[in-house]
Amino acid sequence: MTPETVLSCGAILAAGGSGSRMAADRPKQLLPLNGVPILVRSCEVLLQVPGIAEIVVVAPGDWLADCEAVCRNLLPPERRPCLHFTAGGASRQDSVRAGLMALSPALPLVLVHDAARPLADAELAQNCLACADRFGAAIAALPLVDTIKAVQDGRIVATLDRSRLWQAQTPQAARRELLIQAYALAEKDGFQATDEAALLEHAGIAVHTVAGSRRNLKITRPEDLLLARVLLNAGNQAKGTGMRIGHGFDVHRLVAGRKLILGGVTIDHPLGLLGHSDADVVCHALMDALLGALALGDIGRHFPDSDARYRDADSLKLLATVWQMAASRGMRLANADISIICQKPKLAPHLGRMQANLAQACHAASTRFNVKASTTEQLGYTGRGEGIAAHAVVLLEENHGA
Ligand SMILES: Nc1ccn([C@@H]2O[C@H](COP(=O)(O)OP(=O)(O)OP(=O)(O)O)[C@@H](O)[C@H]2O)c(=O)n1
Ligand SMILES: C[C@](O)(CO)[C@H](O)COP(=O)(O)O
Repeated sequence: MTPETVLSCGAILAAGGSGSRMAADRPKQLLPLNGVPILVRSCEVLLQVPGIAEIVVVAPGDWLADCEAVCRNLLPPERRPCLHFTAGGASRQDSVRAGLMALSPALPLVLVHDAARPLADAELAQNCLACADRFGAAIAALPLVDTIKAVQDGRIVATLDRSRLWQAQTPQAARRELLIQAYALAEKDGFQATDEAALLEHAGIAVHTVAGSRRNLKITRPEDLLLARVLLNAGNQAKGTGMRIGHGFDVHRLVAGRKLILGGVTIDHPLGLLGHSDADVVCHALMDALLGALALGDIGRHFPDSDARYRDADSLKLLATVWQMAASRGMRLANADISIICQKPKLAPHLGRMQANLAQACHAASTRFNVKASTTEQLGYTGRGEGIAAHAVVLLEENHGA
């Protein structure tokens, strides 16, 4: 079995802690890391692992709704069905047990990951799963780099043999039946441990190691958050320019009996655009360009016209929601250029207000927007006045100040 082989596994994201050492106003997994909650980042790692069919997020009981809301709002809709949420317990062991009980019994391999380790990557999880599939159980671990002392009452009592000492990380993976067996024995013996490997060891089950990563730190104290930010920014810079480009296009039919709304401006005209929402092609093209830049599909995916909530919806509000997806991913708008293709009415007097509306919805200066209009010299469907179309291009850049 190679790491590339697609397995059938379930994942437990341990997010049930209170983050007491972080001493923040909420559990640390809900704190933003470059604009995106730590929990969402950790979920994103698991969502990228081929073969993970189901993820149970174990959240603190009092924060269950908040954890569910941030994940549902910020993660891609097509992956949300495989996410489930359940309340955790007093210790990490209790929380992971709750996750194990909530996970589908049909999945033969289980991967456990700390929500507090958002910088893990899918490859590390895959390596753990492949190793667990082969040997029964495996964890990510790293050899220690410091000399390790046993200390009592402020005095060193021993220097430990570092060559045998490894630092355990998550992901940790095991065949489901082995994990169930280990949890049952721990419960019977009243055995408490801080990771799954220790429970498996207690049950006499061999646990293998795969190479962990220094980057995969557990965010525990406030300074870890700073370190994670530096690592994340360095990773992003190494990956590329930190810029994302997107294009959007939309067209709607002009009909009698509808308002004409473009860029959030209601324009006096005998015809208006037909659509499920307010049919504002300018906002729609801009939303599609933003979603394109974020690799999040298109507006049809996020605001389907089969959903009654979006009937006659104010597209400026939908635009604000889409912009939130960009902002929460640590992006800011470099600029947006929008062309409206419209024979009639004359749009020049309205372009400035459209620009201001779009800028407000995207929390950006209006100088970052350019809205222009063109006729098609009476050619084609726009030229015949059958509809109005809009194109938008946007450039997003990483907001390292976030
Ligand atoms: N009752 C608990 C305690 C911890 N965890 C999770 O286990 C991981 C590792 O735990 P730790 O870093 O210790 O998190 P906290 O328990 O939240 O932190 P602290 O010990 O500082 O309170 C975290 O993702 C945490 O949310 C959990 O699911 N349930
Ligand atoms: C599972 C773990 O992250 C491996 O290093 C660690 O044991 C969690 O320990 P904590 O006491 O819950 O921080």
